[in-house]
Amino acid sequence: MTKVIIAGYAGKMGQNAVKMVQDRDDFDLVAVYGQPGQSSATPLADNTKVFDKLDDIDVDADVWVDFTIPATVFENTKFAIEHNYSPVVGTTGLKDDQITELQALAANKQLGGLIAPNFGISAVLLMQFAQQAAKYMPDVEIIEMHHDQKLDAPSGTALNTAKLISKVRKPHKQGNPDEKETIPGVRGGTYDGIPIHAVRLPGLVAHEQVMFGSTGEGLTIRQDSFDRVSFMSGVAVAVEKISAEKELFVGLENIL
Ligand SMILES: NC(=O)C1=CN([C@@H]2O[C@H](COP(=O)(O)OP(=O)(O)OC[C@H]3O[C@@H](n4cnc5c(N)ncnc54)[C@H](OP(=O)(O)O)[C@@H]3O)[C@@H](O)[C@H]2O)C=CC1
Ligand SMILES: O=C(O)C1=N[C@H](C(=O)O)C[C@H](O)C1
Repeated sequence: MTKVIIAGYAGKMGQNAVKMVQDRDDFDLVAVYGQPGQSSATPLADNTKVFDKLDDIDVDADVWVDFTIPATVFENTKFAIEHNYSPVVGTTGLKDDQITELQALAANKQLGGLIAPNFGISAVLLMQFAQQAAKYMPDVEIIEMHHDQKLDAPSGTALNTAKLISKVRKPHKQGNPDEKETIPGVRGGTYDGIPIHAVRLPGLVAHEQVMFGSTGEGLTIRQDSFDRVSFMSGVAVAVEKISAEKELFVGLENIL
């Protein structure tokens, strides 16, 4: 039986994770963590403890699932590692230096963990395909589209896509060097020269399009998460497998 804590249990992803864990006979939801006064839309089992202060969490558990907010994810993940809970982190917003620090902490304890910018298989494949395409088609722009309640921009997935592309793309300047924005920001933000555009609209869930252009041809790779349930098989695999690992990985593909 894998004993699980879910942080951010009352949120959109947290609620899906609560349901997924409760539906599995081999997972036990021993505790949830959220803001004071919150409650779960999915009724919790009697043995599930509810915490609203990080330092009060004292339960025996194997895995810490985190779907909170960018401002708190580093502190939560550090707490999880220090308490020997294998972190399975979906929350976005961790900086590179924070990830390095968390990886060192986990390595020191030989504790398995996963930070996944996206738990959906369509997004994992999109990132891999985009990385492959960028070797041959270095002119690329990323458009990510999300619901209008999202706190961070660009999305963790778009940023990770740009990082993966940047690892394989030869030093490259794209577009017209004399280009001027007549409306500031109209060409998006850039990561290593790769433009990223973030769209926020009600009705959207999570979507990404990577567009490549070359002389006389183009390639568009797109993925759509129409429902948050699409992330849950990835979270389930991570919860299942992560305790057997000995390091903190970034990217679901590392444990599939
Ligand atoms: N990796 C992946 O596949 C995916 C990742 N995400 C990421 O997961 C995160 C959560 O997304 P989503 O569920 O949509 O967001 P929500 O805003 O719906 O949920 C976040 C939850 O965390 C709670 N929270 C806020 N501060 C704290 C805190 N200090 N301690 C504990 N809980 C806290 C919020 O409470 P309150 O509302 O009261 O502030 C809320 O219940 C985001 O970073 C998002 O980008 C989302 C989808 C997929
Ligand atoms: O906030 C979301 O909704 C999502 N966040 C993650 C991200 O920032 O990439 C994953 C997915 O895009 C949904």
